[in-house]
Amino acid sequence: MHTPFLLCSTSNAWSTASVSAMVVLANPALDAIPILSSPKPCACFSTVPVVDLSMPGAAEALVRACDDFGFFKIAGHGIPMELMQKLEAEALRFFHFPQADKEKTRPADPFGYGNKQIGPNGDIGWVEYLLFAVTADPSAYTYMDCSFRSALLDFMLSVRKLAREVLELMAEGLKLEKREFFSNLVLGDGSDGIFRLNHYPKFPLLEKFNCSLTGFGEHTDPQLISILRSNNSAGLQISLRDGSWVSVPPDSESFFINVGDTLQVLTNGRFKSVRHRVLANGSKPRISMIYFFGAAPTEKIAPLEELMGEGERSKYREFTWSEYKKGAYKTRLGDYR
Ligand SMILES: C=C1C[C@]23C[C@@]1(O)CC[C@H]2[C@@]12CC[C@H](O)[C@@](C)(C(=O)O1)[C@H]2[C@@H]3C(=O)O
Ligand SMILES: O=C(O)CCC(=O)C(=O)O
Ligand SMILES: [Fe+2]
Repeated sequence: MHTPFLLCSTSNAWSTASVSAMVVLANPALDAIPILSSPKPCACFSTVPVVDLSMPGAAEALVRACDDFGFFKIAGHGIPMELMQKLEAEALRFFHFPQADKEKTRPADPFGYGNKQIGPNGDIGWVEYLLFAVTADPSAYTYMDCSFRSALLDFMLSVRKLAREVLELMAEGLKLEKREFFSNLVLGDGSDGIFRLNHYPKFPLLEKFNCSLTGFGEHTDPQLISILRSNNSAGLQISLRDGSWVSVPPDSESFFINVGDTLQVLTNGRFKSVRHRVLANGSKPRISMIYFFGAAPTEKIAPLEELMGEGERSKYREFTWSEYKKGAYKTRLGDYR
């Protein structure tokens, strides 16, 4: 199933056709967007597991959350709120530039500014974004002004430290011989980090029609883990093991961790990468910042023997991160890999 763009609740008096007309009139370029009716009302995931890094037992709690949901929230991370707010303010300043100016920066290919088009295969969402390759080469960020760049780099540095802590606790919880195994894999030289700023703008008309838009269609993240921080605007949903969707209450002071496909493979399917999506209700803009931690392109990814029980067979064949990423980027949101 491909990315639905406009989702309307059952109680909506508008027919799909008239809603479609509304969207098409608003923007003829969106003509070909598939429209799905009636997303089921979504329960609130009020029991999202919280791992407090400053508490004893964090390693075990973290592994339990990965087993149960492939998703959890981090508290007690020590990253100052000002750092997050600074980047949020800089990002909003950028996203409020005139459209023509934003488009002049650098079109997403995949890195740069993108608007509504996600990835290379025709997916569309109610989102604009900036996508960055994490690199020590400062020329990668030259289209941003100095204060934006410095807010971005400070934030990324803190999130890298957080990732190290989380990944080492995870290795400890899994009783890996080498506590640094995961952190070395995605924080070492040549590792493939991606950073993303997503802005889901307001769309006040939506409330009137009891509709929501697909901001970012359902998918799993291909990397090892992703670390996400958003403002206090709702929208993120995850899929539970029974296939039901739940809304994650936003929490601008915490970070959320997604288990990605690579970690699923390394644990031979014990941890499952979490399917997630963003539905925008249009009443309040959502802004999110996500760091995706990928291995170096030539790194071989296969189930870790020390995590396999006696007689347990490998569920995945070995591939390099570069091979997997290439394959993943041929898929569309909503596809199963
Ligand atoms: C539709 C797509 C967008 C994506 C590349 C892909 O073909 C499938 C994976 C998508 C994803 C999801 C997580 C990250 O946001 C992302 C940058 C990534 O590494 O994989 C995106 C890709 C993208 O936006 O280019
Ligand atoms: O913006 C969000 O909250 C999540 C976006 C996401 O899943 C992604 O960019 O991969
Ligand atoms: Fe994602």
